[in-house]
Amino acid sequence: MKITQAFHFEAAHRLPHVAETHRCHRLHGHSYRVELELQGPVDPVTGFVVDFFDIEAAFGPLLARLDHHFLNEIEGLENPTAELIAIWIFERIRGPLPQLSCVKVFETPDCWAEYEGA
Ligand SMILES: Nc1nc2c(c(=O)[nH]1)N=C([C@H](O)[C@H](O)COP(=O)(O)OP(=O)(O)OP(=O)(O)O)CN2
Ligand SMILES: [Zn+2]
Repeated sequence: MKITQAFHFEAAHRLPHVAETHRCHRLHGHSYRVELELQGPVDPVTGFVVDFFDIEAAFGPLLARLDHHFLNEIEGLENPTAELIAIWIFERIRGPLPQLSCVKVFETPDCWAEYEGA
């Protein structure tokens, strides 16, 4: 069984490794959406794979590090592309949520990166 919980954060960033003529080289912001997908058996008593409240509690501290921050200043996010944000989240949330199977990071409703741990 797969379950997914979505979160949102607002943040500024710039992409330092694209050409100066690329518009994303300049400081700008996004309303990001993050989806955490977890996979595992359904507990026969609770009926849960993992309680959504527990996912929220586990992701809360990371979300606080991202929300209303300048992503480039966060250690490990010096080049904050959607791809690298997805990896950054996956590597930090897999410990507290071992059933994690995929992290999706949406920069816009039409553009996202997804990471399954490899
Ligand atoms: N593979 C990737 N490509 C791009 C990334 C990325 O993370 N991975 N990021 C960007 C910029 O962050 C850029 O800001 C993307 O957002 P935006 O300019 O808003 O893109 P839109 O197509 O939605 O812009 P419109 O103004 O709506 O046309 C670029 N590439
Ligand atoms: Zn951007």
